[in-house]
Amino acid sequence: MALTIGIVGLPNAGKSTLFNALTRNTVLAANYPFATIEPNVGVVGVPEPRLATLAELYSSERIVPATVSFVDIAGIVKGASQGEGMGNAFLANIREADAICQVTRAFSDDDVTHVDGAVNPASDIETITTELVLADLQTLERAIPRLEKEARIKKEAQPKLAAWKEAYATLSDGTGIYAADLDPEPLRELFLLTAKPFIYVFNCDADQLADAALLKRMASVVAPAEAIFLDAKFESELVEMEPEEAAEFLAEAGVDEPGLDKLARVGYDTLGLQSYLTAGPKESRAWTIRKGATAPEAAGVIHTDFQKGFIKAQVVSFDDLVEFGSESAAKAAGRVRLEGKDYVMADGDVVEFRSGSATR
Ligand SMILES: Nc1ncnc2c1ncn2[C@@H]1O[C@H](COP(=O)(O)OP(=O)(O)OP(=O)(O)O)[C@@H](O)[C@H]1O
Ligand SMILES: [Mg+2]
Repeated sequence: MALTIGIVGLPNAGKSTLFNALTRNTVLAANYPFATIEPNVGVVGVPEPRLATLAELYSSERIVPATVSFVDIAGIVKGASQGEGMGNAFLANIREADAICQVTRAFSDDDVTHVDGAVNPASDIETITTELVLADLQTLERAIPRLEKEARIKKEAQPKLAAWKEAYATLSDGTGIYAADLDPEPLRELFLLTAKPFIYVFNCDADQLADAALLKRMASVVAPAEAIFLDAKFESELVEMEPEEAAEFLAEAGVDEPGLDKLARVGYDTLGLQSYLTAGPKESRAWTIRKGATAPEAAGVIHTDFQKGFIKAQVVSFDDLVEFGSESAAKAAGRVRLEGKDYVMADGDVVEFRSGSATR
């Protein structure tokens, strides 16, 4: 499952700085608006501390984490739908993303221009949301006449047309599709931006991160969606350091978890995802599945043949494996189970699939 998250926000909000931190990359992040023109795409391993333990237990040659792709695009400004700034055509680069990460500037630094003259997270979020709503309205304005023509000849197209018109009315009121909880199915082919789940990142400075009351106020702006507070500049410096040095640096700053790990975790939660693990002498690996996925569906993430030929899944929980110290000890203690095709996967299951075509 290739998971993709598109990063949006005003120019100079810190999107590329966050992207660099996430992907350990070095795309241009600069203190002037529209530093980014062409999109940047980076693939990131999802932090999964259990993999190192598994690799030790199984003497695995390598560790393969689950991955998420991030797409960093140009900044959106007020009036983008009418061609202001870089316009909004570049939003096409994130139309197929699974989720949108909106980066909002909270940090104050006079050297970094704010396109609207003042730092105001709530108003910035409104600007971006409005521009995404307007972009979706433009998509529907182009699509509805075509479907109307089709629906005149083909009666089966009428329910879809009704759904598209309802989406248009909702967006016209200024509400996004996901926020309005509309049925996404008839809208899927339109790739509407506001139909995607949103994750909000507030790009703060160190003082703000220590101000609990401020963070609470900002979280309330986006609730019930999740808010993540991090200092993108600090995070981008952190990833350059050796692990011990980084841990020291984090402790000094009073931060218990790097913002990036939190972003991956919240991203997974928002999208209703979890991971399961496989382990052997070759590799210890994490795989991404939807919460509630059954064993055959989980097998299908490795290979569609494993899903088709699914027979059984040998499952042991990561915690049991650690408690007993090895798979054979866990087996002797009766903690290794054989599960059938109706088994619903639990987070952290360590699995070996038995299938008609092969075993993994
Ligand atoms: N938390 C922070 N504190 C202070 N400065 C920051 C912080 N995060 C980013 N910056 C600085 O803000 C400036 C803009 O950052 P960046 O280029 O990442 O923005 P952007 O959103 O990608 O902008 P654009 O849309 O123009 O590409 C950079 O100089 C960067 O170093
Ligand atoms: Mg940029």
